[in-house]
Amino acid sequence: MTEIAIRLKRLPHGEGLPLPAYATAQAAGMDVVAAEDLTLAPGGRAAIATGFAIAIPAGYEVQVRPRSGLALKNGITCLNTPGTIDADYRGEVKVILANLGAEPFAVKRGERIAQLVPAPVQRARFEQVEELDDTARGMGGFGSTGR
Ligand SMILES: O=c1ccn([C@H]2C[C@H](O)[C@@H](COP(=O)(O)OP(=O)(O)OP(=O)(O)O)O2)c(=O)[nH]1
Ligand SMILES: [Mg+2]
Repeated sequence: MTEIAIRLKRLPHGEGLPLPAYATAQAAGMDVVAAEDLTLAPGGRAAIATGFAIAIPAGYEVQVRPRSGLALKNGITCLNTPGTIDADYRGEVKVILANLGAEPFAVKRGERIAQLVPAPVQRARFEQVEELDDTARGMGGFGSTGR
């Protein structure tokens, strides 16, 4: 298991909050807490402050993913999952939560709302051509192989 260092700048409204952290020895995601109180109405969405900004090393991204417990118990997910934090982004990291449940959901400052997963970035370039090579699948997709 490899580890990279990500520089983190605490913003004034994030003072006193814990850093994103792994909950268990082999956890893949670092739990991140909310820096504000906010209630999400059923069907509602909001960008929740985390109270920090980061500088991810070049060649990496950080994915923002939902927590399964909040999803299953409360219908709370990250609307844009997996959220993408670019290595050159210096603004506040935010978590875009959506409430797909039937009840209002109160986000509390300090509560773990999502998890951050750093990942290497594979970039590509498109090379426009006149013809593509043939394959057995061909144009089949969107359920072409059956249920
Ligand atoms: O869940 C997220 C997703 C994005 N961001 C920040 C970091 C990211 O680098 C930036 C842009 O995100 P993205 O590229 O997904 O959004 P966009 O709509 O394409 O915005 P932009 O035009 O700024 O790239 O917003 C977050 O803080 N949380
Ligand atoms: Mg973008």
